[in-house]
Amino acid sequence: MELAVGSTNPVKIDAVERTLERYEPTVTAVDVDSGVSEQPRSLEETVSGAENRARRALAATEADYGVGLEGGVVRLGATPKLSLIMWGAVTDGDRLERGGGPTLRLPDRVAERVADGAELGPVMDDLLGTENVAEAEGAAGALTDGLTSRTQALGEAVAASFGPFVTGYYDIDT
Ligand SMILES: O=P(O)(O)OP(=O)(O)OP(=O)(O)OC[C@H]1O[C@@H](n2cnc3c(O)ncnc32)[C@H](O)[C@@H]1O
Ligand SMILES: [Mg+2]
Repeated sequence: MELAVGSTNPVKIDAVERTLERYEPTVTAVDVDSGVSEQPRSLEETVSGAENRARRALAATEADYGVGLEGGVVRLGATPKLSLIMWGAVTDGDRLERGGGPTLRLPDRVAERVADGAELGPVMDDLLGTENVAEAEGAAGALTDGLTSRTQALGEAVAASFGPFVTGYYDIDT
Protein backbone atom coordinates (compact mmCIF):
# COMPACT_ATOMS: atom_id res chain seq x y z
CA MET A 1 0.00 0.00 0.00
CA GLU A 2 1.38 3.40 -1.00
CA LEU A 3 0.78 6.29 1.37
CA ALA A 4 1.71 9.94 1.04
CA VAL A 5 1.98 11.81 4.35
CA GLY A 6 1.67 15.58 4.31
CA SER A 7 4.60 16.35 6.58
CA THR A 8 8.33 15.74 6.85
CA ASN A 9 8.21 15.45 10.65
CA PRO A 10 9.71 11.97 11.31
CA VAL A 11 7.29 11.41 14.20
CA LYS A 12 4.32 11.68 11.87
CA ILE A 13 5.91 9.36 9.30
CA ASP A 14 6.70 6.87 12.03
CA ALA A 15 3.14 7.02 13.39
CA VAL A 16 1.73 6.13 9.96
CA GLU A 17 4.27 3.36 9.29
CA ARG A 18 3.76 1.73 12.66
CA THR A 19 -0.01 2.00 12.82
CA LEU A 20 -0.54 0.66 9.30
CA GLU A 21 2.28 -1.91 9.46
CA ARG A 22 -0.17 -4.72 8.66
CA TYR A 23 -0.69 -3.28 5.16
CA GLU A 24 3.07 -3.23 4.43
CA PRO A 25 3.03 0.49 3.68
CA THR A 26 5.45 2.40 1.53
CA VAL A 27 5.37 5.89 2.97
CA THR A 28 6.40 9.06 1.15
CA ALA A 29 6.86 12.26 3.16
CA VAL A 30 5.54 15.27 1.27
CA ASP A 31 6.33 18.81 2.40
CA VAL A 32 2.92 20.45 1.96
CA ASP A 33 1.43 23.66 3.30
CA SER A 34 -1.17 22.86 5.97
CA GLY A 35 -3.19 25.89 4.84
CA VAL A 36 -3.78 26.84 8.49
CA SER A 37 -1.62 28.63 11.06
CA GLU A 38 1.54 27.00 12.45
CA GLN A 39 -0.36 26.59 15.70
CA PRO A 40 -4.02 25.84 15.06
CA ARG A 41 -6.26 27.16 17.84
CA SER A 42 -9.62 25.46 17.37
CA LEU A 43 -11.02 22.05 16.52
CA GLU A 44 -12.12 23.33 13.10
CA GLU A 45 -8.70 24.76 12.26
CA THR A 46 -6.91 21.62 13.43
CA VAL A 47 -9.14 19.33 11.38
CA SER A 48 -8.80 21.63 8.34
CA GLY A 49 -5.03 21.40 8.62
CA ALA A 50 -5.21 17.60 8.63
CA GLU A 51 -7.59 17.61 5.64
CA ASN A 52 -5.42 19.99 3.60
CA ARG A 53 -2.31 17.97 4.32
CA ALA A 54 -4.02 14.72 3.27
CA ARG A 55 -5.40 16.15 0.00
CA ARG A 56 -2.20 17.96 -0.93
CA ALA A 57 0.03 14.98 -0.16
CA LEU A 58 -2.09 12.72 -2.35
CA ALA A 59 -2.20 15.31 -5.16
CA ALA A 60 1.60 15.50 -5.20
CA THR A 61 2.08 11.73 -5.59
CA GLU A 62 0.68 8.57 -7.14
CA ALA A 63 -0.04 7.08 -3.73
CA ASP A 64 -3.19 5.12 -2.87
CA TYR A 65 -3.95 7.32 0.12
CA GLY A 66 -3.00 10.76 1.36
CA VAL A 67 -2.66 11.13 5.13
CA GLY A 68 -2.66 14.40 7.08
CA LEU A 69 -1.92 14.85 10.77
CA GLU A 70 -2.29 18.12 12.65
CA GLY A 71 -1.80 19.19 16.25
CA GLY A 72 -3.82 22.03 17.74
CA VAL A 73 -4.89 23.60 21.00
CA VAL A 74 -8.44 24.13 22.20
CA ARG A 75 -9.96 25.71 25.25
CA LEU A 76 -11.98 23.35 27.41
CA GLY A 77 -13.98 25.14 30.06
CA ALA A 78 -12.63 28.17 31.89
CA THR A 79 -9.49 30.04 30.78
CA PRO A 80 -6.57 29.38 30.59
CA LYS A 81 -7.17 25.63 30.42
CA LEU A 82 -5.83 24.93 26.95
CA SER A 83 -5.63 21.34 25.81
CA LEU A 84 -3.56 19.75 23.07
CA ILE A 85 -5.52 17.80 20.46
CA MET A 86 -4.35 15.88 17.42
CA TRP A 87 -6.38 15.00 14.38
CA GLY A 88 -5.89 12.89 11.30
CA ALA A 89 -7.44 12.86 7.83
CA VAL A 90 -7.14 10.23 5.13
CA THR A 91 -8.26 10.50 1.52
CA ASP A 92 -8.21 8.14 -1.44
CA GLY A 93 -8.98 11.04 -3.79
CA ASP A 94 -12.69 10.34 -3.56
CA ARG A 95 -13.66 10.06 0.09
CA LEU A 96 -12.08 11.90 2.94
CA GLU A 97 -12.29 10.55 6.48
CA ARG A 98 -11.28 12.20 9.75
CA GLY A 99 -10.44 10.86 13.17
CA GLY A 100 -9.01 12.18 16.39
CA GLY A 101 -6.24 11.16 18.76
CA PRO A 102 -6.09 11.91 22.48
CA THR A 103 -6.65 15.24 24.22
CA LEU A 104 -4.18 16.34 26.90
CA ARG A 105 -4.58 19.34 29.17
CA LEU A 106 -1.55 21.60 29.04
CA PRO A 107 0.09 22.77 32.28
CA ASP A 108 -0.94 26.36 33.10
CA ARG A 109 2.51 27.82 32.46
CA VAL A 110 2.58 26.22 29.01
CA ALA A 111 -1.03 27.15 28.27
CA GLU A 112 -0.47 30.78 29.23
CA ARG A 113 2.41 31.18 26.76
CA VAL A 114 0.56 29.38 23.99
CA ALA A 115 -2.50 31.55 24.70
CA ASP A 116 -0.22 34.60 24.30
CA GLY A 117 0.65 33.48 20.77
CA ALA A 118 3.61 31.09 21.15
CA GLU A 119 3.82 27.76 19.31
CA LEU A 120 3.52 24.71 21.54
CA GLY A 121 6.67 22.91 20.31
CA PRO A 122 9.14 25.64 21.32
CA VAL A 123 7.31 26.27 24.62
CA MET A 124 7.56 22.58 25.50
CA ASP A 125 11.28 22.66 24.63
CA ASP A 126 11.78 25.61 27.01
CA LEU A 127 9.92 23.85 29.81
CA LEU A 128 11.72 20.53 29.39
CA GLY A 129 15.15 21.84 28.39
CA THR A 130 14.91 19.79 25.19
CA GLU A 131 15.50 20.52 21.52
CA ASN A 132 12.72 19.60 19.19
CA VAL A 133 10.65 17.47 21.55
CA ALA A 134 7.91 17.75 18.89
CA GLU A 135 10.02 15.40 16.76
CA ALA A 136 10.62 12.99 19.64
CA GLU A 137 8.41 11.89 22.57
CA GLY A 138 6.39 15.08 22.18
CA ALA A 139 4.16 16.82 24.68
CA ALA A 140 2.08 13.64 24.80
CA GLY A 141 5.09 11.70 26.12
CA ALA A 142 6.33 14.37 28.49
CA LEU A 143 2.93 15.14 30.00
CA THR A 144 2.14 11.47 30.70
CA ASP A 145 5.59 10.49 31.99
CA GLY A 146 5.96 8.30 28.93
CA LEU A 147 2.66 6.45 29.31
CA THR A 148 2.08 7.45 25.71
CA SER A 149 4.23 9.25 23.13
CA ARG A 150 3.63 11.61 20.27
CA THR A 151 4.09 8.70 17.83
CA GLN A 152 1.56 6.55 19.65
CA ALA A 153 -0.89 9.43 20.13
CA LEU A 154 -0.72 10.40 16.45
CA GLY A 155 -1.05 6.71 15.60
CA GLU A 156 -4.49 6.69 17.24
CA ALA A 157 -5.57 9.52 14.93
CA VAL A 158 -4.21 7.54 11.97
CA ALA A 159 -6.17 4.44 13.02
CA ALA A 160 -9.37 6.42 13.59
CA SER A 161 -9.21 8.16 10.21
CA PHE A 162 -8.05 5.11 8.24
CA GLY A 163 -10.53 2.63 9.70
CA PRO A 164 -13.46 3.63 7.46
CA PHE A 165 -11.44 2.63 4.38
CA VAL A 166 -10.73 -0.90 5.57
CA THR A 167 -13.87 -1.99 7.37
CA GLY A 168 -17.25 -2.49 5.78
CA TYR A 169 -19.10 -0.68 8.55
CA TYR A 170 -19.23 2.70 6.86
CA ASP A 171 -20.47 1.51 3.49
CA ILE A 172 -23.48 3.25 2.02
CA ASP A 173 -26.74 1.28 2.28
CA THR A 174 -25.54 -0.97 5.09
O1 LIG B 1 6.31 19.65 10.29
P1 LIG B 1 4.93 19.57 10.78
O2 LIG B 1 4.15 18.47 10.14
O3 LIG B 1 4.20 20.87 10.72
O4 LIG B 1 5.05 19.11 12.31
P2 LIG B 1 4.77 19.90 13.66
O5 LIG B 1 5.59 19.25 14.74
O6 LIG B 1 4.90 21.37 13.47
O7 LIG B 1 3.28 19.51 13.99
P3 LIG B 1 1.91 20.32 13.79
O8 LIG B 1 2.12 21.42 12.81
O9 LIG B 1 0.85 19.31 13.51
O10 LIG B 1 1.63 20.88 15.23
C1 LIG B 1 1.26 22.21 15.48
C2 LIG B 1 2.07 22.78 16.61
O11 LIG B 1 1.84 22.03 17.80
C3 LIG B 1 3.08 21.51 18.27
N1 LIG B 1 2.84 20.17 18.77
C4 LIG B 1 1.85 19.35 18.42
N2 LIG B 1 1.93 18.19 19.09
C5 LIG B 1 3.00 18.31 19.88
C6 LIG B 1 3.63 17.48 20.81
O12 LIG B 1 3.16 16.27 21.10
N3 LIG B 1 4.73 17.93 21.42
C7 LIG B 1 5.23 19.15 21.17
N4 LIG B 1 4.69 19.99 20.31
C8 LIG B 1 3.59 19.58 19.68
C9 LIG B 1 4.01 21.50 17.08
O13 LIG B 1 5.37 21.55 17.42
C10 LIG B 1 3.58 22.78 16.38
O14 LIG B 1 4.13 23.88 17.06
MG1 LIG C 1 3.82 22.49 12.01
